[in-house]
Amino acid sequence: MKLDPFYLIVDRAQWIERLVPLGVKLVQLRIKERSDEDLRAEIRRAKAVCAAHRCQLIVNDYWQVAIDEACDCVHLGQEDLAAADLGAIRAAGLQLGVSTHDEAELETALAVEPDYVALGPVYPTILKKMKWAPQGLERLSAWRERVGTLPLVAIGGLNRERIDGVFAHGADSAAVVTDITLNADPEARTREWIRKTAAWR
Ligand SMILES: Cc1ncc(COP(=O)(O)OP(=O)(O)O)c(N)n1
Ligand SMILES: Cc1nc(C(=O)O)sc1CCOP(=O)(O)O
Ligand SMILES: [Mg+2]
Repeated sequence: MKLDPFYLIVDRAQWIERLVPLGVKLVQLRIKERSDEDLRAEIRRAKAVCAAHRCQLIVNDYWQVAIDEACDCVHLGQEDLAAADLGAIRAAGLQLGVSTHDEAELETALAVEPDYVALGPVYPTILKKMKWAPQGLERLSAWRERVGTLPLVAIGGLNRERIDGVFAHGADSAAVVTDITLNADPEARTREWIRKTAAWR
């Protein structure tokens, strides 16, 4: 799986409609606590925009809905993975990304032969409470060694000043939420991310 170096993560299709037309090529729809009906409607909207702009859409958590809605890729954390039907995911032809936060989780992730592995939080994040201390860049280099040629995503506390560092330490893609969604000018910051990640595209 080839991942764009700029991996945008958002919590609603409206963000995708707003930012993907600017040139984003990889986006995750990370929706929490919405009804099944809303979730499906959001995925359909996101799919339409992504198809129109040749952007890869990754659905977080909801693998069954992703299958039903004929999506291409899901992202699962370790708890999601434990509850998921991997056979069904593979039979539907979905690609699979898996979160990791420590060695044991990396072993679990590698055992399911994912299409990419994410390591986080590389830096402190304000998006969600994490039970892991920030991993740091050296840990990212260690993960690079461990995953071989498998695409590696860095996530957690990334901002424009931290982009070069994660690529220098082995990441293939840098995932970001709040540096864009909480920015006073999300469009301008998105363009900046596209520009700053161009060297790894
Ligand atoms: C690219 C990427 N990496 C990690 C995560 C986190 O997944 P998870 O641990 O399942 O936590 P939630 O995002 O579901 O709260 C992710 N979503 N994307
Ligand atoms: C959703 C998520 N998962 C993480 C992990 O480490 O698995 S860190 C994270 C939050 C990323 O948001 P921001 O770019 O605003 O820090
Ligand atoms: Mg999850």
